[in-house]
Amino acid sequence: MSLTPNPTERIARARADLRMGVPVVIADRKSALVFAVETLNERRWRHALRLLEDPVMTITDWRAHTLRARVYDGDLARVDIPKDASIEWLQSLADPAYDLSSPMKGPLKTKRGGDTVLHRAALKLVKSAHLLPAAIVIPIPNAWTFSSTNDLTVMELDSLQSDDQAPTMHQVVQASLPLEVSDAGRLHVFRPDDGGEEHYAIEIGQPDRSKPVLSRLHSACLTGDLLGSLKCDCGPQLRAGLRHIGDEGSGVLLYLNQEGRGIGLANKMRAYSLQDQGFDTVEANHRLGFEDDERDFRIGSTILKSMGFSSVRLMTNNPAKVARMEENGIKVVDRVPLKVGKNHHNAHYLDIKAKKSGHIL
Ligand SMILES: Nc1nc2c(ncn2[C@@H]2O[C@H](COP(=O)(O)OP(=O)(O)OP(=O)(O)O)[C@@H](O)[C@H]2O)c(=O)[nH]1
Ligand SMILES: [Zn+2]
Repeated sequence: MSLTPNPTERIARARADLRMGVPVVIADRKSALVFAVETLNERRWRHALRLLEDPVMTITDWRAHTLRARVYDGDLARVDIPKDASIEWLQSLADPAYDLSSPMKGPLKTKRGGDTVLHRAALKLVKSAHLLPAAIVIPIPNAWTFSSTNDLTVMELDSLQSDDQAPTMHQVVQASLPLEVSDAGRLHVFRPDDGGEEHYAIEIGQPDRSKPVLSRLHSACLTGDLLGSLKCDCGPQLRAGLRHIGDEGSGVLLYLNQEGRGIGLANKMRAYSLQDQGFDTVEANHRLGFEDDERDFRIGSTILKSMGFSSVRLMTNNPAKVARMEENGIKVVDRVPLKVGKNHHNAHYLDIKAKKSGHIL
């Protein structure tokens, strides 16, 4: 038995490092030092430039299109970093907040040919840390020596590529929680084994495990759920979901910590700032370099299965939630529409979700 972190734990550690501005190492036949652009700091960056050669900045194809940079690598582009590049310049490539104040960033030279596997892994890692999807990737000769000399977290490329299953989770605790909609509430806390965010199941009454359970799969929205934001319909949907379950006497509301459709609150606020400039909810995500939806709905089915359920009546207007549930072993016998909370601030947002993301109005 060893005390050494396993590959999943190394990835969790790498996410925390990147969020603090500490670079990490990805090891393979060729290896790379990886910085998240959003958290670059002067001291480390100058040091890295002295030590190393040929750094590139990797961005997603979405961000590259916005910056009018040529994309030769499918879903990503590798931008050459000029020798005199400042951190401000690098961050202005990553962050659309600077698109209006410093529009002249280019022309950007992007690499073509060669291996992009480390770059793809670096982007995935930075995204999973809820940072802007932009990474500096610098080739290094010997990953294990380099990381131990500099005391950096190192992980094998394979472990980053093979984490495509839904995270496994365990229940930490459950306790009764009387709610306005029902006295018979219970809150269950689930903790993923990969160091990710905890998720919650609010069970009401005593749902029969052998029958389809009335269920709502809800993604966290601090602004809507808690603050009563009128920009979305989340708050009213949360409350209506709970009310329906309370009225029926039993069911489960899953509250998944996937703020901002999985990009985190800071990035959602960046998206809101772009929406203030006239971009819609999907365009804003793309300008930031994200897909329009980065959530993993398999988490919901994993929790339901672990609670002993195998089929649901799912309250949602989003067909993707139904599809992902079914793919991951939960039968959706009925989709129950949840149309509440429309107002003049969110009418356009709901319209775009229907037009571009396939939501059912
Ligand atoms: N990136 C981004 N996320 C948003 C925006 N508005 C709301 N959200 C997030 O969108 C998610 C909405 O979650 P849900 O209401 O569960 O899901 P849904 O896809 O709308 O589907 P149903 O409500 O089930 O019909 C939450 O994570 C919100 O934080 C936005 O403009 N940009
Ligand atoms: Zn919302």
